[in-house]
Amino acid sequence: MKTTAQFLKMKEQGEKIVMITAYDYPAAKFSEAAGVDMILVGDSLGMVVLGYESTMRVTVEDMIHHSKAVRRGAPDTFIVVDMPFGSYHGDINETLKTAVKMMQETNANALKVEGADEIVPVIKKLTNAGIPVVAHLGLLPQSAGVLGGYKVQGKTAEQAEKLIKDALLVEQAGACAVVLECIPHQLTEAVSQKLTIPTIGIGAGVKADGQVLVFHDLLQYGKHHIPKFVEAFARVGDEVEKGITSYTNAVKSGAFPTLQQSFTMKETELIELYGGVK
Ligand SMILES: Nc1nc(=O)c2c([nH]1)NC[C@@H]1CN(c3ccc(C(=O)N[C@@H](CCC(=O)O)C(=O)O)cc3)CN21
Ligand SMILES: CC(C)C(=O)C(=O)O
Ligand SMILES: [Mg+2]
Repeated sequence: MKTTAQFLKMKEQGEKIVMITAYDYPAAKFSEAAGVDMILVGDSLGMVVLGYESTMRVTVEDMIHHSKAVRRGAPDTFIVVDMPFGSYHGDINETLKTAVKMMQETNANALKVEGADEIVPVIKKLTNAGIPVVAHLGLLPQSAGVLGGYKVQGKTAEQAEKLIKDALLVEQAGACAVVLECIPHQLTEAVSQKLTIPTIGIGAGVKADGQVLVFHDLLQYGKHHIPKFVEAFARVGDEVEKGITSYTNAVKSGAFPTLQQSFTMKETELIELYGGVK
């Protein structure tokens, strides 16, 4: 398993960091086998796995439940778990308690929190308690209601300046990496140059030190809205649809199962059972 020190070194040497989200055992297993550097158990699971229209309804227990499955599937991969909406904005000691519980129950390697400003003390508190923290700037899905939707951030000089300041603040607070979501590629380049810790981009252009995409987006698995910054690296959803339709038709028509997929009793046993009369 890679460490935060190795991620720093990868940045120094210009080696890209690959991150993918995963929410269950098979996805984690596939991701580890493919050699990704980091897995994010994102609260996006609320949308792509649980069918909510936003990440707002995801709970700490949801995150723990899915993260445990991911850890079982990827025992040797660095796992980051999102702290969900509302779980790190109250009393700081309560936040630490929640964070400790998430780390202990999931055996994750780091937690991720969205924002700067009032989140900087959270990053400090968790880091001082020995919990590696990944920061998240730019488009903050947990604040979509306040931002007015899933919109690109940092497009004006003023916003860009604020984001650069925030990035330096979260680094100073002790963050081990920072996710940059939906910002102009030029801003990503500036932030990545200014920071020592790695930047992981999503919809942030090629200049980030690493990239992250949602599992269900890059594999086109599901019927959800796919953001513009996604490339389809496979079309798993089409295969799933074909497979389930074929299965349905085969059962209805009696084509499945055949003798090959059935278990057979020996003739001698049948004779004993029916006394020679069938
Ligand atoms: N499936 C999925 N993929 C994600 O990347 C993702 C989630 N869900 N849920 C949590 C957040 C929300 N994210 C999103 C969701 C939608 C857009 C989106 O539709 N953006 C517009 C651009 C809007 C603009 O031009 O300002 C787009 O068309 O891509 C962006 C990020 C990223 N995260
Ligand atoms: C979009 C990524 C960075 C995320 O936070 C998630 O998947 O929840
Ligand atoms: Mg998230």
